[in-house]
Amino acid sequence: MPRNAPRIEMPESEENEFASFSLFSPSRAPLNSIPDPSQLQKTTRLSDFDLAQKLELARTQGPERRFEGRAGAHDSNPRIVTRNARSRSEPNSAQSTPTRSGARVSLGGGCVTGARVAQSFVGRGRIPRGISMADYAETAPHFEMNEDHSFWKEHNVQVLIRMRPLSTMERANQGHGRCLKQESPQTLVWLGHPETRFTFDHVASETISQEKLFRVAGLPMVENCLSGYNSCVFAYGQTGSGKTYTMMGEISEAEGSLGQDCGVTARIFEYLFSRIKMEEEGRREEKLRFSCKCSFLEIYNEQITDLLEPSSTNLQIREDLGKGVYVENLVELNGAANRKIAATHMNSESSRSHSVFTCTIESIWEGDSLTHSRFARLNLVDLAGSERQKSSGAEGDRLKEAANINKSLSTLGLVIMSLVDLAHGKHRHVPYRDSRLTFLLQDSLGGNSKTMIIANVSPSLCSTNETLSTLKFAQRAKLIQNNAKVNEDASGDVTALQQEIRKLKVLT
Ligand SMILES: Nc1ncnc2c1ncn2[C@@H]1O[C@H](COP(=O)(O)OP(=O)(O)OP(=O)(O)O)[C@@H](O)[C@H]1O
Repeated sequence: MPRNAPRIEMPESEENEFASFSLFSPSRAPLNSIPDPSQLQKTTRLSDFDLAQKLELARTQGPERRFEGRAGAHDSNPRIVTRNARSRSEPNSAQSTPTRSGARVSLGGGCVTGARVAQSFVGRGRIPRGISMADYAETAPHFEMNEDHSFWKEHNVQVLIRMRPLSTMERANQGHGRCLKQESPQTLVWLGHPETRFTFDHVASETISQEKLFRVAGLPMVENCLSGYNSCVFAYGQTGSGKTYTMMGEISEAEGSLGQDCGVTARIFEYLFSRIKMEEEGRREEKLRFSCKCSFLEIYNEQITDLLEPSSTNLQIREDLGKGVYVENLVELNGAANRKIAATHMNSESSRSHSVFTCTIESIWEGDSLTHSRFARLNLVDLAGSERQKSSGAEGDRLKEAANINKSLSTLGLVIMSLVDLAHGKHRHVPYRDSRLTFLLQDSLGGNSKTMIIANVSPSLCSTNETLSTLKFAQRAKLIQNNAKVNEDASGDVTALQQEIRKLKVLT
């Protein structure tokens, strides 16, 4: 919570019956429980927003690779468009550690080709026993998500799972075989061995539109910030699972509306400015005024680069009694300086770096012969790929890169576990300072801050193990919202993470 933010009484979270950390429910879901795809609902438009200020978003800058067609159009045949010839490593493959030299992982390519697919996986032990390519060969079903904004009244942490569609290449290589099956708006079955059912509050099917995702996961964050709560949205998941698509998407604007593939960030700002205008007009008598400042940085190898001023590298994090934690010399732009932000994002090494888009929202108004002020910070974080970065065989920069990614994600895991502890009145020392990412975000994690974790998963058979890891991470995060008891397993997990960090420190 920011030091000068208003204190708002939060209702006590209810004790949830989910008291076990055990992730596995071995029961096998009946395959005939897949709903009829004709349940598909049309997506809604943002027409109810009185848009005050349109974002100046770069029309020409799109993601270098994208599906043609939209997430909501599950029956369209997505094509991958390559905008430049930068070489890319194979998608979803934990076999190769991507290098910094432009080798972002492409979703498009299957991890192996044609008939060799099953053989190659088995040879590498990558398809767990029990997965059959024919098991889930249907077109993925669509489930609508509830827009229930009241959930923040009870929980400060929310977890949402988003499954991306299979790419054309993946379909070509592995048919419609998937490692995941969605059964309802809340449940997913991991089709490995043993089959495991996961339940979350929100599971976004692969057909969910960007707009719907914003309405469920982004819009409430804006409302939180306007109420003075610091808020964080994290996109977590393995390389190629859709984190950048979720956070940034394809930034475009046509006929005054954001393009359908625009991600959460642009939609958040469009909504934020419309709300600000509404508030300022509605409270004219109080002379309410807002000011927003945006910054955008990348953390790569524990070094901070200003994405708005890329020549500004190796920036330092400072702490100040008034300002809290901040990055020294970071460019802050007023209002919707989004063109630059959208354009520069494309330079970021998103698969191996964390990018943090921050907007500080301050408001001042008069009442009872006093001047009131409110402050909140909104952080939108696109994390580095969460797959275990290989350190074996790596040397020099590559080894350092792998160690830093593992460390920061592990620290984030520890932060999440500490939030579980806090929910039980216990205090766990969290090594915030071990990682620049958590150091920077510490004001926005815990306390009364609101955290939305979007765990992106791929249904591709190439990603079976990584998908399971992401679901486990999300399950752990969900413990917080459930206010569940931390049991032996959970503590054990943390110890394992700490050991990992230590090992990596020795390696580096
Ligand atoms: N829900 C979705 N609908 C349509 N296309 C998607 C979806 N999710 C991801 N994609 C496409 O999949 C590809 C990989 O996604 P993206 O780059 O967002 O992954 P990522 O998790 O950010 O990967 P990295 O960690 O390497 O940055 C992109 O071409 C993106 O447009």
